[in-house]
Amino acid sequence: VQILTQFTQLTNLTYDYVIIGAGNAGLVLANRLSENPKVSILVIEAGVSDQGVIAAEAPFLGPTLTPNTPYDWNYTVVPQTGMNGRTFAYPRGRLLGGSSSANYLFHQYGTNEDWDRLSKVTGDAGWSWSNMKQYIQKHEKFVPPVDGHNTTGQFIPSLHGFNGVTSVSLPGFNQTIDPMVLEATQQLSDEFPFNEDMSGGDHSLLGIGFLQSSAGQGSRSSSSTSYLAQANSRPNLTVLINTTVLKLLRSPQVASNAIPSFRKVQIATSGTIVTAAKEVLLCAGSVGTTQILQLSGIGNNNDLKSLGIATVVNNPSVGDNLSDHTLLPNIFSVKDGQSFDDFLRDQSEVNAAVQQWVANKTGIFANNVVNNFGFARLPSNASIFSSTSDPAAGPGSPHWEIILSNFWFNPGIPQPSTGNFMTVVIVLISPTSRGSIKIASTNPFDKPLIDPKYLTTDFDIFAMREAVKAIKRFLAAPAFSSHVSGPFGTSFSSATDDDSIESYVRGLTTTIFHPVGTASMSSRTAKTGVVNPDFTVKGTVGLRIVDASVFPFVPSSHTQGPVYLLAERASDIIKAAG
Ligand SMILES: Cc1cc2nc3c(=O)[nH]c(=O)nc-3n(C[C@H](O)[C@H](O)[C@H](O)COP(=O)(O)OP(=O)(O)OC[C@H]3O[C@@H](n4cnc5c(N)ncnc54)[C@H](O)[C@@H]3O)c2cc1C
Repeated sequence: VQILTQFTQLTNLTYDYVIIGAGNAGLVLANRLSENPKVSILVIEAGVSDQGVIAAEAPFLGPTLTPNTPYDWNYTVVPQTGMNGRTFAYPRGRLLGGSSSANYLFHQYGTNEDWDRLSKVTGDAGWSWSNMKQYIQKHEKFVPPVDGHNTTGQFIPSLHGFNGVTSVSLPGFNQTIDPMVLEATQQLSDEFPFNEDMSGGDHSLLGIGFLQSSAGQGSRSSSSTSYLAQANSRPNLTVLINTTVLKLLRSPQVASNAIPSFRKVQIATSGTIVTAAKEVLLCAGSVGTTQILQLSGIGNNNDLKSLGIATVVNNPSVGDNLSDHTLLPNIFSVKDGQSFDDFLRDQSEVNAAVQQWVANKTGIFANNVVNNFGFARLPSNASIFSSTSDPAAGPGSPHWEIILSNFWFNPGIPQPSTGNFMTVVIVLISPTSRGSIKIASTNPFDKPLIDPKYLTTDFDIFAMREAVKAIKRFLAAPAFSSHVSGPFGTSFSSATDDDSIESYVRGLTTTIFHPVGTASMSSRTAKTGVVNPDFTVKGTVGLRIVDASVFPFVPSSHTQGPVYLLAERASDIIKAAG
């Protein structure tokens, strides 16, 4: 692989495939397509290199990469009507590996019902879990935890791949709360059973167990450190970083009624045009892909017209159907000093931990910020189901998630100067709110208008409220009694009935960064949707979209695992098309 840092280093302007975005999905395609030495590939990435960025390598430091850093696109959402008109950060990775280099390393595959639903919606049996699960073997390299502890009973080996590309591992350095959490799963086993393997697929995600992270030997395993690194010796792969794609250009038409071909890519800032002899593969993520489509005249005719953009393909589904998981960190004060809070306030201890990580990739920073998490469903007799049909992917798929952390873990909000905490994050896993992403102007460097319309349905607010009640029940388990003293902060402490919990939820919920759906996949004959089941963009030739934006429903887990499987199948489909 050749890594070029500016466009003037390009010696060639035509490649078989031009991949836009060296992110989670883009680098899977780069690796798989370059397996054929006869095929030439250019990947264009707006962001910087991930080399030497310690926060992108040491798992515990992942959350410091966003928001408001050079490694983040630094988007914000428009004021959210379901959240008291608040606006807040909407991070997206902007470096080699994309969001797989900037995320929090949680690694699962969604449920088998997620994939079977995708298969049903698209009419393509290839999306069913029975077909998709083969890609775990190609993708995953399950490795021992960094502290080498005995992991018997913490995962089920038969569900995993051991010879794939991306390292996945269990927590290495124990946290104080782990034994309490496990004891609580025994004390409250009806509502919060222990789950022996938290990867999903055919094994239920319901219950609480040990987190699996995209890390090995104490370092993050991103699409860059895994898929790109593995392709290191291939001369047919070129990656151009620090270069923003402005838009796609329609190729000159032979016949006036021909289907528009989008094999030309215009890059900043010279206006240089790169051509794909075979195909352009758009992998710029839910925000970037939507923006590039709209700037290229592929989108809602009315919206494009109002900005003075000539519509080439009128498709109102572009930018529509935005779906995401919401996050609410519930902070509990703890009695003893065993949380990480004092450690994190002590700069000399932090420096020593960084030194330890740099020297031998061990210690607190070699571990993720979380060891235990789980998923749950609302009770089947919950009152909301008299007015809303169950939005989960199926009867075995979760409605919400619980994440347990041994310190103040509140993305974007710094810890207070005093106090020791345990954070219990809840996440809405089966949201029914749908929003949109729209470009604000014809300037590719202007940020788009991102409106997820969070918490704008009865179901979403109901599920968040019930999840707050549920985690209070979990924390009331005897296992926590000597550690936890109670809710921290007035709005959480006073959230005691439906109304006060609702205002607490609307006042503090943000995102867990899983946007999908703005270039949804649908069946070839569907009236809505942006891509066909083989990723080709409806109404175009020479163009496919392969990234999180094509999921019509957000998977019932964190999204990088599903994106990896999606991109592995895309690689097979693209190779087969030749
Ligand atoms: C802060 C954060 C934490 C997360 N935590 C987790 C987690 O713990 N577990 C999990 O499973 N998921 C997590 N996610 C979500 C997960 O990482 C994403 O869903 C997934 O990586 C998206 O993959 P993608 O290929 O669609 O996009 P990305 O990986 O974001 O790739 C898109 C790439 O395209 C580039 N690009 C965009 N526009 C342009 C342009 N115009 N020109 C050139 N390049 C462009 C971007 O810079 C980026 O490199 C997190 C995400 C974030 C942001």
